[in-house]
Amino acid sequence: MTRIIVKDLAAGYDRKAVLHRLNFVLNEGELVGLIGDNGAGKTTLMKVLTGILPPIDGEVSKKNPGDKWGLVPEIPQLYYEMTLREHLDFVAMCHQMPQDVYEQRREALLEQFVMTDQLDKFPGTYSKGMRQKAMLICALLYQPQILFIDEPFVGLDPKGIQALLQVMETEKRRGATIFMSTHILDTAEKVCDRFLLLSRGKLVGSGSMESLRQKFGISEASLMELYIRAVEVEHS
Ligand SMILES: Nc1ncnc2c1ncn2[C@@H]1O[C@H](COP(=O)(O)OP(=O)(O)OP(=O)(O)O)[C@@H](O)[C@H]1O
Repeated sequence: MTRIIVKDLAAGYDRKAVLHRLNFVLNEGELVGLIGDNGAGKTTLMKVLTGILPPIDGEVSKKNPGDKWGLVPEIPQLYYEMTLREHLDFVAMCHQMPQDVYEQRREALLEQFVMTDQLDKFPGTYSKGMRQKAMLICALLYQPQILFIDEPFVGLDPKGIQALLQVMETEKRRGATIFMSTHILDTAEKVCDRFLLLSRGKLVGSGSMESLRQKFGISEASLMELYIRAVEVEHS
């Protein structure tokens, strides 16, 4: 089942487009990797899909407007006057989670991300990776149907990366749609079902590893090779 349909989308800043006529869909239960060079427009696209930035043209439609979504931004945004417990209490309250479900899920996520001992501390005392984990726990707590994650791997330690990959797999099996931007292509290649390849605000390729290999005529190519090829073809 399709969750999000993006049609002829243009978006940018001060009416100057940095994303140009994008067309794609995001389906239920799939993990889609957004790959693009610096400044390609990945964060901008995340902002448009989550309604933070209005499109200049085209549209983003959600098949089920009632779907809950979550965003983990590239730069963690936490309240420095609130402990992690207070953040999580607040998220659970906003999503009307039953207390027992909330506590059970909170404890499981804290354990998975090795953050149990940080629960009553303030994010100002956290390391960069801990802040990222706190954001992830906040977004994963209420099990959104659509999860947007902007560059999740940079800053996470190996156990954090493993925990995130495990949770993403579990959430996908539950039917969640995950849209993730990343520069860590060897990990993306292993875990994503499909990819959107973005260069200078344009989609230069999309599909599974297999379909991209077929499209660009390079069997056995890695995601990095496919991305480089897609950009060459587009800008040649
Ligand atoms: N607030 C803003 N105002 C004006 N231009 C912006 C703003 N934010 C981003 N841009 C521009 O939009 C373009 C896309 O930026 P964006 O942050 O979406 O890229 P990105 O693909 O996420 O890059 P990176 O991989 O470096 O994080 C860039 O040219 C950037 O300079």
